Amino acid sequence: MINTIKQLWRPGTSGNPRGVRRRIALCNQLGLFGATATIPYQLFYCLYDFAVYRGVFLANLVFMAAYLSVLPLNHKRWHNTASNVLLINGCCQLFVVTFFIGTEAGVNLFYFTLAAILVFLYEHLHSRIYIAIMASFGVQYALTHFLFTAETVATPVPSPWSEIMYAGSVAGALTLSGIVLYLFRQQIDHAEGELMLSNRYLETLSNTDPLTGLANRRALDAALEREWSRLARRQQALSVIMFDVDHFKSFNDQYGHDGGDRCLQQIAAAAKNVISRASDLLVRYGGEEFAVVLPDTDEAGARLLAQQLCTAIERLNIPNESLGAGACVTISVGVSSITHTTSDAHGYGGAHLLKRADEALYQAKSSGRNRAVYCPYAQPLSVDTRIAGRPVSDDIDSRSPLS
Ligand SMILES: Nc1nc2c(ncn2[C@@H]2O[C@H](COP(=O)(O)OP(=O)(O)OP(=O)(O)O)[C@@H](O)[C@H]2O)c(=O)[nH]1
Repeated sequence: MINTIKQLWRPGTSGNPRGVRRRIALCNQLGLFGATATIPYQLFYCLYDFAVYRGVFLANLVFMAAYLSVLPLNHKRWHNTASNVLLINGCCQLFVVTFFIGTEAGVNLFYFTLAAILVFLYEHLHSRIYIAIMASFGVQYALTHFLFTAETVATPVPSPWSEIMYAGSVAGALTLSGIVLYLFRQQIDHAEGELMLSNRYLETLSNTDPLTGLANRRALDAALEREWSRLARRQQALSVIMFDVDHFKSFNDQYGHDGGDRCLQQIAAAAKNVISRASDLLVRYGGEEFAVVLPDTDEAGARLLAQQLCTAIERLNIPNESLGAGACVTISVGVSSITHTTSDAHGYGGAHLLKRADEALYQAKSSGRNRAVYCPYAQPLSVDTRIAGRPVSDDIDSRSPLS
């Protein structure tokens, strides 16, 4: 039933952008409303005294036809013409009908409301033009009110019919404005919902690495900043891991760029299985380098995860024959942690923690690869001393391949 009714205001809507479609539908709805709202008046004229009200009845027939003409006009895609017909028709009906029956029946009030709504049909309407149109309707309203007094109107509607018509006009005007406001509210809610969804989608897109589906460096920066301020508040631990695929250049040379891409995807998926806490963030830092932010994770926990990452990637058994028969893809890992007890904990920030993990990664690479190295946050930054007193093999519990 509702769908059948909706078909009535469909003419001309198809093939247009959503906003335009809504305006055309509103134009059709107002055309149908204008014609339908005139019917009770026409019935009154016919049933009460057709001979007296013939003039207004015939004039109304013309107005009804004009209202309905917006449907074929919109169907022919003459949307501006349809809107103009509505506006001019409403204007003329205000004058002509008021001339016949006076202001007692409230029709002038009714068309004034209709005019305000009609103006919405004009796209990109300049506020000055809007004010001008509404002011001209205001003038018309005043003119009809004062021009057509009981003595000047052709055939005034007698009491109590004039009061009934007045009540009907007010009710019609209020209902019409209510419906239109409701429809606009619905459209705004709908548009807001869509905007929120597309904003969320764009945000996800801007924080995601397209190759692996992991978060990207932008998300890492935000997470580090967020977790750093949380660390200061909650006085817990924060760790960062960085890892990098070993000899990836030669892997790429051997298996091509596509093979390299597939390898990165496999590594990302395996790392995702290791980094399973919802609060942890695994990101592709760039190229063949990855990073992990581990909130509420101390040194021991981070070391364990680093070890698990090495094992998980090795267990993928992705061959890298460029390094010799039977060789597999491995990673080197750098880890750094901070707890609230660490001295000058708030001196540097999350970026510094990342830097420490990167230095540890550099150390893991330079000391033979396929291993994990821990670098404390509070150590001096000098390359020579940063892992002083911590032989690489002692840093992370290593199995035999991690010498
Ligand atoms: N297939 C593929 N290759 C990439 C991508 N990003 C970076 N690379 C390649 O990764 C390689 C990284 O090489 P290097 O920085 O020399 O590092 P490496 O060969 O892994 O050497 P180590 O890190 O010292 O073990 C380069 O050849 C890059 O072209 C990517 O998205 N896809």
